[in-house]
Amino acid sequence: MDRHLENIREDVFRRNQGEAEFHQAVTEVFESLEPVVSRHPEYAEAAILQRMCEPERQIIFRVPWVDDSGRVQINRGFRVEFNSALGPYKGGLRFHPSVYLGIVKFLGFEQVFKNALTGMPIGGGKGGSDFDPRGKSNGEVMRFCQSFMTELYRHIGEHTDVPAGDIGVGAREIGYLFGQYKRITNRYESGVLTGKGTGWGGSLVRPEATGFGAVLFAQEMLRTRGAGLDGQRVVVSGSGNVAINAIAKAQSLGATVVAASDSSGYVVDESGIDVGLLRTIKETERGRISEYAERRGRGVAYVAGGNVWDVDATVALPSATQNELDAKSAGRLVERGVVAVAEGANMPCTAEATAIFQEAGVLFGPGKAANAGGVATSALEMQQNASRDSWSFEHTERRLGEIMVGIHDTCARTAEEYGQPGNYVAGANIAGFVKVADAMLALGVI
Ligand SMILES: NC(=O)C1=CN([C@@H]2O[C@H](COP(=O)(O)OP(=O)(O)OC[C@H]3O[C@@H](n4cnc5c(N)ncnc54)[C@H](O)[C@@H]3O)[C@@H](O)[C@H]2O)C=CC1
Ligand SMILES: O=C(O)CCC(=O)C(=O)O
Repeated sequence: MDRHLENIREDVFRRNQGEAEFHQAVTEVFESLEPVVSRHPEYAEAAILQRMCEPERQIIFRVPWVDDSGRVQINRGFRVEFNSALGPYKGGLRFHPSVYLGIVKFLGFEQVFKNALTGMPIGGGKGGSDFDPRGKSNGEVMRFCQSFMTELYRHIGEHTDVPAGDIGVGAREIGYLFGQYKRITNRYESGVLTGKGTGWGGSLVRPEATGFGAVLFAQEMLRTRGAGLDGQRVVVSGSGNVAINAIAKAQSLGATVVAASDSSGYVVDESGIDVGLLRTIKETERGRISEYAERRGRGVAYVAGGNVWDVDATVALPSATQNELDAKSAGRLVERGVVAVAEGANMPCTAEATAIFQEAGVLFGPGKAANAGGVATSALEMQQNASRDSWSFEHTERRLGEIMVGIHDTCARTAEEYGQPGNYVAGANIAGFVKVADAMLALGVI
């Protein structure tokens, strides 16, 4: 990293102390940018990078709610509106006990570049709360969502900021959030949230889109080496929205997905994960992955507390959470012959793990490119809401496919143009950066 970039980075660290994940995300982007800033002095003159690292607005608020035993509970809510040069802030809400400002900012920062790569007119933002939905009743989740929206509603809108789901936020939570927004504002403003139920303004394919998209991205990377998903042995981490739909798509393309996990352990099913059973346990019953092994029966192992990356794979799809795949796991996967890694989650590989994959010549698709299918389909949902239309599954899935191929090609072409063929990390960071930077230049110092 050259001195100019290093100085800006140091300043970002100083101004945002204790936010390790945000520092990590900024460092990863800056490491790609040297060739761009030396080719384009106008970006430095307009302080584009400094402005990109400073969110346009950060909102932190109290979320009081009453639990089933009548006790008052307090959580903290966040919405970081990072960059609106390309369109309204867009990005999910995460409900998980680990959520704090540093996590929301890393996610919001990544989202800016990701959304730019989709080619859709959306800026970047992210939000959430340290609320833990695990073990909560339906009524508690509803009351929490209503309280969260009672503050958030004044900051969002279809032309301002459009939240969606992320960890711990799915169609149920989006329903409660939308209901409260509608009630408070007296407006049926469909485009204010995405990930809605398909019966009331949601888009077909949005639930599947992130997982499907990550697999399509992996397929495009494999295609550059004359291969495909067919016959690959795949390991997926997580067993939530992204993981389940990645498993379904990979198997429909001829791969065998042999393992999946949750935060308590992992299962190995050599004959291929039964997606229907996994969906029932995780989505309908909100159960644990250990139940999958119990119900699937003989030949399926459950490893409590284990590391899913101990399972051999030719294709790895980390789809759970940030920094879940470290250098040791990466080294092991390389040793055992992994050929492609596509990040379904946001920043699931540590910086060291990413470097190990890249040095070993493994095809590596970073999250901001590989998991962009979810937010891209959210933008398709906004299009349908704006035109009061609803598209067929086939049409929407075809659009998702075109967008993923487009993102792949943009990353590959940009990496080549900047002298790093095959480096999708550099390609994604540079292409996303240039798109946002040019819009910021055009809009003046704001
Ligand atoms: N839902 C979406 O459309 C998008 C999600 N993402 C990212 O994908 C990742 C997963 O999100 P979702 O599937 O939506 O969330 P989810 O809440 O549906 O599922 C999360 C899953 O990860 C598991 N998990 C959490 N921590 C874990 C750990 N330490 N080890 C193993 N498993 C763990 C949970 O048990 C759960 O199965 C996150 O990084 C999220 O930011 C990225 C783009 C879009
Ligand atoms: O669909 C969206 O707006 C949010 C998706 C998201 O949070 C992500 O891409 O990480």
